Amino acid sequence: MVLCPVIGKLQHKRVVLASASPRRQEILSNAGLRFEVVPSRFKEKLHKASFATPYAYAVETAKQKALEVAGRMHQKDLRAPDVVIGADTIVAVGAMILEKPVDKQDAYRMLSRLNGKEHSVFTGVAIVHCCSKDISGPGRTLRLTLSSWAPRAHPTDGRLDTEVSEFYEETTVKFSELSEELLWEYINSGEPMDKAGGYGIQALGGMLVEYVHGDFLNVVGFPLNHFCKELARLYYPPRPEDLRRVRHDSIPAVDTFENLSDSEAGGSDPGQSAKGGRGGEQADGDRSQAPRALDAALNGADSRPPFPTGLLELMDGFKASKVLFTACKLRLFDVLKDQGPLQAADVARKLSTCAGRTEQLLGVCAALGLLEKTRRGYGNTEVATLHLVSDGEHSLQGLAEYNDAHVWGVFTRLGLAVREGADQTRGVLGAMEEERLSQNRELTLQFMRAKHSLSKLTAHHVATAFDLSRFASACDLGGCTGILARELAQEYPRLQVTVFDLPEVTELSGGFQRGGRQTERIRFVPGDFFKDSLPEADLYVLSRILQDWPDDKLHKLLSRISSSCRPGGGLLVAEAVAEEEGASRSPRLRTLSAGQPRSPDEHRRLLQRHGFRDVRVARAGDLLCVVLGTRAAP
Ligand SMILES: C[S@@+](CC[C@H](N)C(=O)[O-])C[C@H]1O[C@@H](n2cnc3c(N)ncnc32)[C@H](O)[C@@H]1O
Repeated sequence: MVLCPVIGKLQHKRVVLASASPRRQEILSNAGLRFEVVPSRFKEKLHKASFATPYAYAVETAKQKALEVAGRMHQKDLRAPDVVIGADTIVAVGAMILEKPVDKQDAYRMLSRLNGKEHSVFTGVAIVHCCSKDISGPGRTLRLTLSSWAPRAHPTDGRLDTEVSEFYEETTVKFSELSEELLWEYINSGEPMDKAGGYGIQALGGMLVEYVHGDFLNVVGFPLNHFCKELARLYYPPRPEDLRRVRHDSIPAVDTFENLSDSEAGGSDPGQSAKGGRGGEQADGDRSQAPRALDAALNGADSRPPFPTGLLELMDGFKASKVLFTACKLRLFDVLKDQGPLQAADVARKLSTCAGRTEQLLGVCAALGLLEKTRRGYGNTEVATLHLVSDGEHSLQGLAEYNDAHVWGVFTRLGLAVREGADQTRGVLGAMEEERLSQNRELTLQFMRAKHSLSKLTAHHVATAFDLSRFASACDLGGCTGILARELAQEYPRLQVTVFDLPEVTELSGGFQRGGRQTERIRFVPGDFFKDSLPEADLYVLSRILQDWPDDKLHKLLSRISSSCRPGGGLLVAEAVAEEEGASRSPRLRTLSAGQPRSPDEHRRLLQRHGFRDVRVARAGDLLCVVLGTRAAP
């Protein structure tokens, strides 16, 4: 890490963020920190009046949050993480502390207090270094996973040593003079509800703010700059000669950590430590020594292999998918959209599920960033509202349902497919599709919902990958619910589009139509592209079709298209490809279930072999590659 080597110091450690706040998660992951999220269960119930200052309250809350997580993880696995980070953000007007509003009236009271004035935003941060005295030895790396839901017997003599470093950051914010109407409009947007002080500066709330003095990210929820300085102070204790130059009550200058490298750190004496930044004291009050747990980490950790966080996450990846699928299937996100936030017991009642398991499911969903937990209970995060609520414009519910019901099963046969070769696997999905579609209406609808969800994400990219305005008519073969047809009609105002698909699909396509002017230029024609004559068109489109069929079927289809296409007409193919350098995980995994993926070059050759020339290739968003060829004269 060139910008900030101190973040790199945590790279080989198991770091846990004891906060469900997606904003904190984003700030830290953008800074390159790798960490797990284990939201704290510490109830924010400290007696505010017993603290001399608002920031002392924020620091103590942050510390209790982090210690609760460290203790719980240690108890569960007898191996605490190496570092737990806790944070608490509050807004203060003078000595009065404003936390998260409990309802709209409360939000109104808070925002009125802030109106036209300056206030302070404090974030208290605690960095807890843990040192498990683990009877089973340092190699034991049990993790908090779904499998640990079941009660397990643990040895009880493991001890947890913690060393806490804590600090706070203050930022001054001034609100403009705001009208009642504007305040209520903002409150009714729903944004204030889970935010300290009742506003979020990073979104709509930014419009209320006249100026900010100090660290902006501190107002968002985490003072990254001070955090890095604190890490620098802990991990790079200055050499004795530097100590003479550092004023004891000052925060290390930014370049103190920016310019440090590992070799510089190696030359320093871990037994020496600078005094803390503002509030930056260790719990034991001994400012001249690096924390004992930290000292052990500095001296011992580098000789141990890096903690394989990414690998362990991969091993648990299927559980995360199942959690998502289960929550979708239970319609959890729909219930929270309509009635949330809700406490776990209320969710269980509404879903008619087991209370204990539901609470665990909610907790994992929060850790996965699908839910947010506030004092009022669980609510959907932005991504869940956008993509996991079933009736949303951008809903991926259908895809989750289909992956759970079908793709899951296909992947259980991956070993067989790999052993027996591509020819055995290519075509599995195409054949399964035919079988499924002929089975029953509900399965067909489920299949269509999945294709519809995914196509909504990609249709625009496919329609605009090339300029198709020279074509007057198009036929989308296997066009399913007509999402791509709609996008083509929208993009090219004179284009007439035919969606050609199996009768069981076209029969149900009406339920997916949204109306609008372009619909007049779209028609659905039932038929089988292997048997029936293809509708006439200037341009044929195959989107996500070829990958599902074995070579003999694929050539049959391409040759039928080639015979129907007049010279000068076109063929547009959109497929996931996996072989490009740097292709991300998602398309690679998707093509895996479809048999052996073809590269863009293979697609080019396929089209050329079937009489198309001037074949061009383009990317369409993150997921697909699009190939366009022009039919040559026979
Ligand atoms: C993987 S989906 C692709 C859907 C859509 N083109 C997309 O990009 O999302 C395959 C489509 O081909 C259709 N299909 C499968 N066999 C077919 C056949 N023999 N004739 C016509 N359509 C067929 C399926 O009904 C389904 O809509």
